[in-house]
Amino acid sequence: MSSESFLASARYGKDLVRVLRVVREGSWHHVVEYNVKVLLEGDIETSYTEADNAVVVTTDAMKNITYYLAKTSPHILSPERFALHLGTHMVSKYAHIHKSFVTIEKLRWSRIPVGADGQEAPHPHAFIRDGADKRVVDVEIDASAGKDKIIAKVTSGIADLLVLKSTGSAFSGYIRDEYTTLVEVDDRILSTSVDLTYTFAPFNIAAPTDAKKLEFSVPGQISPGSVWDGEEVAERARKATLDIFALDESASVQATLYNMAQRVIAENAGVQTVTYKLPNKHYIPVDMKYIGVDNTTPSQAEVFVPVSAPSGLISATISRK
Ligand SMILES: O=c1[nH]c(=O)c2[nH]c(=O)[nH]c2[nH]1
Repeated sequence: MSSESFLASARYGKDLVRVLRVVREGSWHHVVEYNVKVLLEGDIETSYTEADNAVVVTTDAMKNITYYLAKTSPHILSPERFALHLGTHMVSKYAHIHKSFVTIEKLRWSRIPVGADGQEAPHPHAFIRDGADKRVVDVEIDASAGKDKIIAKVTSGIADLLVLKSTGSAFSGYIRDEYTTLVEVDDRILSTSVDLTYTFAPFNIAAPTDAKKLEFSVPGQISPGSVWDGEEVAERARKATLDIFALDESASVQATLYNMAQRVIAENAGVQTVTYKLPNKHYIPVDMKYIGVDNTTPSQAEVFVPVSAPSGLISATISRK
C-alpha cells in the first residue's frame, strides 16, 4: 500500500430515493412527491482504508429510513422540515455519524381546478403536474460538537423554471474589440431556466428525543406561519422571480438577476443570501437577406432559431447587509 496518500474526506449515502406520500384529511387529500438524497459523514474512514464494513450504515437502510419517516413523520408535507427530521434522525440514531446532508427535490402536483368556467374549485384528490420546475431543499445537520448541540443549515430554492419573453429585453454598451461580433440590440428574446437558491441563518435544533417515537421539535424559524415558513418563502420567491422576469425592462441578464434577488431579500426576512444561476438561452433571428426579406432588424425579427448550445451563464449571490 502506498504511504503517499491518505483519505482526505469521505461522504456516502443514497441518491434518488423517489417517494410519493398521501396525507388524508377525510376526503381532502394532500400529496407530495420527493426525490431524496441522504449522505452521511462521521467515523467511517476504515470502511475505505481497511475494508471495515462494521462502521457502514448501509445505503439500503438509509432508503428504508427515508420511507419509514415518510410514513410516520408529521413533517412530511414540508420538504424543509422533513429534511430536518431525516437529517437529525440519522445523527442521533448512529453514534459514529456526525453530519448528515439531505437534499429533497419536490415535484409539482397542484390541485386540478374543476367546475364551470369562472367557478372552478380545486379538486380534493386530483392533481396536475403544472410545471417542470422543482422546489429544492438542502439541509446540513452538524452534530460534530455533540448530539445535544446540533446545528442545522437550510438552503432552499427552485430549479428548472423555464421562462421566455419576446420583448422587454435589450443588450448594448458592452466592450467592443477585435473579438466582438455581437450586434447591439434594443429588443431581443430573453429566455432562461432559473436556478435559484436562498439560505437561512444556521440554527440550533433538538434531535428526535426517541427514535421510535419520532419526536422532533420544529424550530421556530421554520414552523408554519413564521417568516421562515418554507412553503411561503418558496411561493414568494417563485412569484418574485416570475414578476421581475416579466416586468423588468431588461438591460442584461445581470441587471435583471440583481432586481430579482433584491426583491427576494426584501420580501423574506429570514433569507440571508440569494443565489441565481441563469443560463442565457439564445434565440437567433434567421438571416433572410438572401431572399430580400428583413428578419434581422429587431422590430422585424419574427423567425428565430433556438440555440441549445452554447448558452451564456450569468450568476451572482446577493446578501442581506
Ligand atoms: O444579458 C446578457 N449578458 C451578457 O453578458 C451577454 N453576453 C452576450 O453575448 N449576450 C449577453 N447578454
